Amino acid sequence: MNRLQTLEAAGQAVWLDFIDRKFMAEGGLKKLVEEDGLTGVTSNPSIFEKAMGHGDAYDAQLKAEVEGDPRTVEGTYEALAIKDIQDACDTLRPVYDRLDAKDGYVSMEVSPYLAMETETTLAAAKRLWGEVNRPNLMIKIPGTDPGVPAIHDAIEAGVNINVTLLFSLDAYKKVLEAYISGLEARVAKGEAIDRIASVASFFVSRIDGMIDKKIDALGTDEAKAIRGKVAIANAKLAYQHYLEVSGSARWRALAEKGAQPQRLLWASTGTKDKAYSDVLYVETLIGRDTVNTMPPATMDAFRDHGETSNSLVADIDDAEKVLATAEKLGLDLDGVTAQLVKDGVKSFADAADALYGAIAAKRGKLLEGKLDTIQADLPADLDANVKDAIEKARSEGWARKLWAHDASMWTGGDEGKWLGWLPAAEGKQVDIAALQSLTQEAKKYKDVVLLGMGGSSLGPEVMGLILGGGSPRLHALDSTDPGQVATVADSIDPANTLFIVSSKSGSTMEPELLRAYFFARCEQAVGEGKAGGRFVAVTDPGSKLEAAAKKDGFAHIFYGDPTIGGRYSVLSVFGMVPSAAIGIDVAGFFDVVKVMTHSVGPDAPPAANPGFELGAIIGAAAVAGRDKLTLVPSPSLKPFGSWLEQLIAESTGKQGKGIVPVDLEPLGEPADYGDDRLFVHLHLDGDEMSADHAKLDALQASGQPIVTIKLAKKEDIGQEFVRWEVATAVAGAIIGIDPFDQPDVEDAKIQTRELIGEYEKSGSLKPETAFFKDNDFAFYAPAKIEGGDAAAILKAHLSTANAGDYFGFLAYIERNEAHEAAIEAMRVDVRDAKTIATVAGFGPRFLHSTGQAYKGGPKEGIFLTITREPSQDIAIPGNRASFGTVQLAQARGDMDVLASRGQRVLRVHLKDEKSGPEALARALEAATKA
Ligand SMILES: O=P(O)(O)OC[C@H]1O[C@](O)(CO)[C@@H](O)[C@@H]1O
Repeated sequence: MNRLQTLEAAGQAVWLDFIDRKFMAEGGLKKLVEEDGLTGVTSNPSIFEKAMGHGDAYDAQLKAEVEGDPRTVEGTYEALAIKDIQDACDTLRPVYDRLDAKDGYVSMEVSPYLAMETETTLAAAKRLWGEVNRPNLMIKIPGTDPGVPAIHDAIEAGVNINVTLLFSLDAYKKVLEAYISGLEARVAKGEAIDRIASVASFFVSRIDGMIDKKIDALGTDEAKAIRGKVAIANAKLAYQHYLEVSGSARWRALAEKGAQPQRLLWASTGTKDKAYSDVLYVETLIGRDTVNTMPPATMDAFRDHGETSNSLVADIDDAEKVLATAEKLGLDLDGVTAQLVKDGVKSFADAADALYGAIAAKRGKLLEGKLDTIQADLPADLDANVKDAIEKARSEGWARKLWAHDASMWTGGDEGKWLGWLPAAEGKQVDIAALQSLTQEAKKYKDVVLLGMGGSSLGPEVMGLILGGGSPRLHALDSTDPGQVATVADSIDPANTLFIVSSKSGSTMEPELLRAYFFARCEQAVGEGKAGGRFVAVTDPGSKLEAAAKKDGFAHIFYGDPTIGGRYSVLSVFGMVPSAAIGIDVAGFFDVVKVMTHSVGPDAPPAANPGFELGAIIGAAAVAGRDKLTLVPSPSLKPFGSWLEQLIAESTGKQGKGIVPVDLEPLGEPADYGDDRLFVHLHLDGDEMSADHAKLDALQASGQPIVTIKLAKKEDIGQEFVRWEVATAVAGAIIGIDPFDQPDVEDAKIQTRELIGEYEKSGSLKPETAFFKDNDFAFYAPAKIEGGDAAAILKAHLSTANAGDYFGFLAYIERNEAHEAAIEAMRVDVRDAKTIATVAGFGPRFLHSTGQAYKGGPKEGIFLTITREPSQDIAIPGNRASFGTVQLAQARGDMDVLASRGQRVLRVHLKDEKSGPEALARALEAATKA
């Protein structure tokens, strides 16, 4: 009989507080069972972190897991842990059988993140019990206040329970009561109790760890006399309570029915203070019906030189005196044990973060090719800020908060009510079968015209431009520009077109006007009363659009989720209905998207969570003044920026803070940039862009921060929707704003409505006076800008630019290639002359997108609003105002609000629609070169 076996003879079971796949594969556990009489195993998140986070023992199973249908990070962890626990259970099974279920148990802990939640803890306990499916399993539940009812219910449900994280006598008493009442509840239902086992794990050494520090601080002889004794005294008194309850009539009634005692288990029995014997917390706590779970080193030490005696019931008076002295000295054992519960919960959560982080990182590598990658090359100061942001997010559990709809990571307002986009990213908002049938139905059309603004048009446009291309063709129309409306109207045959009217609120002005126009055209083409069958509405329930669609007999109405804001709606019906209509395989699309959704889950700690990694970078960069998020997409991914701009700008640009997205600005040389930029390069494998890569290398060498996101195939773009939505929500938390409201766009809408309202009454817009006119232009501004010609006025406007400012072209003209090219050239002129970022938007499209940040974001904007005399205008059925008038009113309303927000504004009105843009480009070139 070796020394460890003498413990068994004294009535104490020896368990191992350790698990490791390699150790088990090499027969280590079996050897302990056979040679030392080991009768149980305990695990916890720290133990699994040590096992799985290092080495390669788990890699083969991890690979197999990832190659199948990749699960969440937690799902992957559980698959690995369950295999170990099952193997350990099987190794201990002969013990369990021999002792007739009195011992031979292996413990597995529920997620430590649930330690303060009753219902989820109970559900997790039952789920793991079913999944491990071994009678000699014990589920570990913390003995916290919320854990106690879960323990009762789990026992009642017939689940073996190891109560963990017990420090105080009071908590132990509650736990023992929960066990007994759980058994009684079973008896009351006529259920067996003889094979239900439980242990109550009292953590020993951690108490001394904290109390001894206080003793050392006091430094008196009286204090020193109880050094290293408080934890043991506390445990001894807990055992006294156990003995008392075991002798009670209540317990005897259960024992007669075969109930097993809930044994006290001494945990945390490795000696931390080198001044003490390495078997202190074993030798002093030996008694009948107890368990000591030991780390391997303590077990080795006891096997070597441990002494067994009946120590647990010895010197109880002394134990009481020790605790009395502790109280007299004000060591506050209650406070210490309460703190230890908190620390224990936190340290297991920290261990789980490390464990899940290690798994997420390995999983991410194994998913290469299936999961878009991200790499950040950041200057040291920004890198340090990003690391701080990630650590803050980790220690405050933001990933879990996000998925639990806990607004405390933002402003603590109503953010939690706006997170419907998370389940939508798993495909839960859409009805795939309905979308598939729409795909079939839409095959008979040549064109699909989508009428919507912002979130209701930008996502589908990206889908169409990157993943579409077949038949029918998608035309996303998000403008009141008469030229642009005419271009779409002229390129389709209304009889052969499916119209999708898309508006979450159902009351946005532009889609309402466009619906009136195209419905009338369609009726003209197919006959009165027949147009409705060619129209589909996408809207939130109860909207004005829903009512109109019903009245006009639309073919379908697809309903959105009101807990999803427009810019987060691409993976809901707003993105997916138009996608399905143009033949995109939505089910296949979500299979790809879900790989990312499962990688950004509550269980993926920020450092290994692709959404949080990016969010921390863009948020920390913005706070540090690098608030111009400059996109560098590879050619096939160029359309993505329009969607991303809205998401970032509308979400973060408010209260004078936020991120200004810079899209479609050609890449320049290091000297063209200030230190307000963060470059994000989106790269699709196979796209040729060596010239841009050389420029990016030069930028990186010059100290600019570069983030590179890589996609293996264009279908993977769906993953970027998810990554950026999470990243934006996280950046919002770092910046300190609510990323789900858009307070400033409303004001421009009000101004516009007022102007149009007046027009509807009077037939003209409110008069305005240009402060300067020539043959090509008329200039308007809140205050006259001095200058003898257009170039001089533009130069004066530009001269207000300081480092960190940005210049915006707000073009209320048709969005076409020629105009895009002209504006691009003007942007480069301004950027290179002033070393500031430039942005551009076509109106009114950008009003429902970046417009929020221009108004509400950083006061760094210098704007040039461009309007023109339309060469052709289009009347809107039922309205006095034409599209051209509406657009002009929008430009004026927008400019007024920008000015009222303290941004610098100037409007140039082009007299000739055709020659105007070029004339403006010339004047601007002169202004920048002069
Ligand atoms: O889908 P709706 O309600 O028509 O809104 C369109 C867009 O307008 C905005 O409300 C901004 O004006 C965006 O947030 C939104 O995506």
